[in-house]
Amino acid sequence: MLVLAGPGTGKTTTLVEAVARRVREGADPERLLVLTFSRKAAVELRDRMAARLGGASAPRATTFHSYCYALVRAHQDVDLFVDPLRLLSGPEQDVVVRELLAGQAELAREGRAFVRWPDDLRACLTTRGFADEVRAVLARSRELGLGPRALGEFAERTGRPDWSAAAGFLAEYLDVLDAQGVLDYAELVHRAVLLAGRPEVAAELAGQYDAVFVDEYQDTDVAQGRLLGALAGGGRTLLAFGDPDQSIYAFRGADVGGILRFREDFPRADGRPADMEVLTVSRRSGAALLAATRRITGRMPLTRLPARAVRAHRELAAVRDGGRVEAYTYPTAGAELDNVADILRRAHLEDGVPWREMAVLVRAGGRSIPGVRRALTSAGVPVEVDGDDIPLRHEPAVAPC
Ligand SMILES: Nc1ncnc2c1ncn2[C@@H]1O[C@H](COP(=O)(O)OP(=O)(O)OP(=O)(O)O)[C@@H](O)[C@H]1O
Repeated sequence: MLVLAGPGTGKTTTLVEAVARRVREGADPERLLVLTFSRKAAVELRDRMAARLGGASAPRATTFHSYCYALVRAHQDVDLFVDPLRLLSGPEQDVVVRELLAGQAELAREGRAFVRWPDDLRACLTTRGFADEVRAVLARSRELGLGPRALGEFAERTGRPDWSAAAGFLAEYLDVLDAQGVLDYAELVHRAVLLAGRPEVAAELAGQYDAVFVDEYQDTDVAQGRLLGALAGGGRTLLAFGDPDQSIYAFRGADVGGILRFREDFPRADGRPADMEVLTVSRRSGAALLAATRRITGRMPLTRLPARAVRAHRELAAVRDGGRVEAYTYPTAGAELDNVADILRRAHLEDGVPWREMAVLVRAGGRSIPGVRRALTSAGVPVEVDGDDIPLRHEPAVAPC
């Protein structure tokens, strides 16, 4: 079943209650699995299930990556790999990619390059922006299940010499990871999906859980969707919660098509499309705020879900009045930041709003947060930045003085 759940509609509560009901009706908590995306969300789910059910009867709530790690580790060849596999963090992967690209730039200068980047790209091989692009291509390829050869063939068919070079790069990159006994996140899920394709592992996965619950389904990528198919496809009990309007991770491979196709990808045991329910009451936002969001979502097309469900999902009922939305435009980014700081300070000093009840949301964390933090701090507004949102290089603890 797919549950469409807008912000503040009680998604987490519903998920926890659905789990609690199963446990109350006699399900073995060890045969229930709750999957989510971030570690923070997994911890919150674990806490809320433990509070509701008592620690001993709460099922496992884990991230996709953590689940994949356990699976890959459990099937690791013990003779070949004595040490546990190590996962590369994002910044570590960045270093590996940049070192390899720098090495390739040098080989190209010496005329010994075996990865042939197109001429117009060669000059930017050692830039940060290019390394970021290459990392994205590597990750998307693995999420789509493409190895170096398949990526190379695809590049040839589509006439993309840059992707063809990326295929060569992928081969070299994977060799280096193998030699070091490490995996990156995309590779980890890819390996888990490959494992799930083996008949004996597929049988093990299919028999492991009686019910699987997935939070934030709109954030799944193609590889994670495949893994779920192995774990809970074929009409077994799978309850997925999501909101296609909150799909914001396309840049890192999330595929909103996953939630739009869910009912066909995970049909009921009788072959009909999966059931769908909609949570229709927003417990958090006032009516005025919901009216504003409705005007925005009303312009967003969503073609593959039944129109009635989409309407119910986007026209949430409010449990209270109020909420206010104001939009401002400024001539420069600096003027914008000064005014944001001013609005927050006034709210605190003149209206007595506690700092902890204020939030500033930005579009691209890595680029915007350092400037926002500087501007607010120098205006006397205390700032706490969510650790997950700062690239390691901007952490005060590691940034050069
Ligand atoms: N059926 C309900 N009746 C009354 N209150 C509810 C109900 N479901 C949830 N709530 C309350 O609404 C608030 C938001 O619930 P919850 O945290 O489950 O929402 P959510 O949809 O998971 O939020 P998010 O948008 O952050 O994912 C909580 O205070 C919760 O207690």
